[in-house]
Amino acid sequence: MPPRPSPPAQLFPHRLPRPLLLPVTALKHLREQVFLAGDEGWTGEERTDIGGDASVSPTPTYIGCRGWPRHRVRCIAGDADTTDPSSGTSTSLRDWSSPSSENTSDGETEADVETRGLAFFAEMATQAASPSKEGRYSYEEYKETADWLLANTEHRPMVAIVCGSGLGNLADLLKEQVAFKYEDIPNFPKSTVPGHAGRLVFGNLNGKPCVCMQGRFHMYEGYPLWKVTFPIRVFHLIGVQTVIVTNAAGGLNEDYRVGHIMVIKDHINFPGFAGQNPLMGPNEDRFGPRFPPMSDAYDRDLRKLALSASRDLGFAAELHEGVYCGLGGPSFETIAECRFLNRLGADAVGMSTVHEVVVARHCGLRVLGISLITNQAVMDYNSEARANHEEVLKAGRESEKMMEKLLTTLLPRIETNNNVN
Ligand SMILES: O=P(O)(O)O[C@H]1O[C@H](CO)[C@@H](O)[C@H]1O
Ligand SMILES: Nc1nc2[nH]cnc2c(=O)[nH]1
Repeated sequence: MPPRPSPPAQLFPHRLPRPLLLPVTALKHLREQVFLAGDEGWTGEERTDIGGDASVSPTPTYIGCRGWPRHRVRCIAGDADTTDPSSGTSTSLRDWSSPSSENTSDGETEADVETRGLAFFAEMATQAASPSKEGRYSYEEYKETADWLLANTEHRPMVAIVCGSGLGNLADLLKEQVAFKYEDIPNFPKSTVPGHAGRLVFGNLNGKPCVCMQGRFHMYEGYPLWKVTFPIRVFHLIGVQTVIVTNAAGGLNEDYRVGHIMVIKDHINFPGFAGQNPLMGPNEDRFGPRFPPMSDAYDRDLRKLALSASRDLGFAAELHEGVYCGLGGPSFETIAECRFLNRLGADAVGMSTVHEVVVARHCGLRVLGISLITNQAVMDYNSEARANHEEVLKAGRESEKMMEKLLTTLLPRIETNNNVN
């Protein structure tokens, strides 16, 4: 086993108080080049299936794997592993990884590989320098983003609207717009899903100061839930009181048709059953309590308001109140799963919303959830129907006007946090 030189020390100028988690996006540069060391030392095993989170230690010097589950990669402190020659000086990723990485793909030169490798390490070092603890955002980071937004716009939104798949144009309803790309906002994750533009739009909707997330984050994008829900706490810090979460969902209830609207009465947080809750980890008391109740997740007054606004608009026939089931995605459900969820009491199914709602309730925001039924869940083994994202986006566009009317009618009726018309 040839010794591996360490990446250059100057790329890791910061020392961390303790290990932290890195998002898998930090590893994307190395997808084909990462070679992992096992407990026995460097194995030269090539890994292309890296997903989930990686963690970086206080003094990361190389990537290794110590019997972690297949989807995890760990950066180990140089002095934590005897096989690491931590005094090495080479900066070449090829040298640094393993002899079998000599064959670079796609005509990449050694310099290209090295550049990508160094970009990866630089990204790691940047993240290592952040004040985040254990891979979560620190309170200061939420605050930094909130302060940045408040400094860059004079808007002071009372209501935040999260636009679901195919519903991004709802943001166009806002007047006197000030918009920011997610990539320009400190600490904000990036949108990766078609139909989720990745812009935060401030403005007034029918006189009500609002902020719209034109694109949300999902678990299936590889984001940990504390990242998926980052904007919600930022909304809280900039003074938002009410969050309207919209989504595209598959209809499980046999009465639901494409284009129908479901005001969310309650949810089933399926990933939560398996320990995937955005509030896992140390509680930040400045946001909310360790054990927040969820029996009042969807505000009763706001639901009434949405139902009465829909009736006033003549949408009663297309309107339901029901239970949303949030799954991890990205695969759509099997027939057996749809039947199972339906029997469990779910009326619609999607891959979002529940995490945002848990975090919003934790910090005391009031929540209104609105699902647009974009497809009917396949429940029949004789059906030829296949759920797909294009159909979801199309249904969103087709029902855009209806959703716009509903929000335009609804918004002015929401008064303050404790006072609904
Ligand atoms: O929940 P939103 O973001 O509206 O999108 C829904 O539509 C996408 C699948 O087509 C998934 O992302 C699902 O969650
Ligand atoms: N999980 C899931 N998400 C969706 N988003 C839109 N339609 C669906 C669906 O049928 N299932």
